[in-house]
Amino acid sequence: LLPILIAPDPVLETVSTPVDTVTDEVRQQLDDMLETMYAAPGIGLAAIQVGIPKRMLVIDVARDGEDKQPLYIINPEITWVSDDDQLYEEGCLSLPEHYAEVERPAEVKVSYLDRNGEKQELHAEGLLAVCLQHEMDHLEGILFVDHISALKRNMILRKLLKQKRLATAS
Ligand SMILES: O=C(O)C[C@@H](Cc1ccccc1)[C@H](O)SCc1ccccc1
Ligand SMILES: [Zn+2]
Repeated sequence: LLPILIAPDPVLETVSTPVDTVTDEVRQQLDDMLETMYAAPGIGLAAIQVGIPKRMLVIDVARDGEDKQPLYIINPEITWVSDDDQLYEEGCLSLPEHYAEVERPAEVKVSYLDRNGEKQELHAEGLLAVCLQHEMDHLEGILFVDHISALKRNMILRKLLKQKRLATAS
């Protein structure tokens, strides 16, 4: 399992670098990310959240008990967004126990490389669309709290910083 960085952390603000070649090392990193995500538990994880500044992420929105269908997404690019938006109360493994309503396009089309380095196109809606956009924000160093009021964002980051200081002090 890989340690998940907790905000506030300047590393989480990194703009991640594209993956040149999908090597066995990249595939191993994706597998480690997926295992870490399931254990959290979460339904998505971006590489920067475990300190790897590469434009790649894993997602599995299957609920417990359903058969897992992991997505390995490398160098994703949004190619279309719907006109209508949807509101969703988002969380983040890097901001544990904090949630806020975020408005995003209801549907997106994304082109990306899969774990074999093959070009893929995905049309996402519902929770998958929310998660995909949330993870792709991470690749730009953007957290879901960057979409809410500065007041609420600062309150959340101040609380997390206090908890981090307590954790290291104890
Ligand atoms: O930290 C992350 O990026 C993973 C998030 C992804 C996510 C956030 C908001 C909405 C959808 C996905 C974690 O999975 S947060 C835990 C979670 C689990 C189920 C549904 C929503 C959030
Ligand atoms: Zn997140």
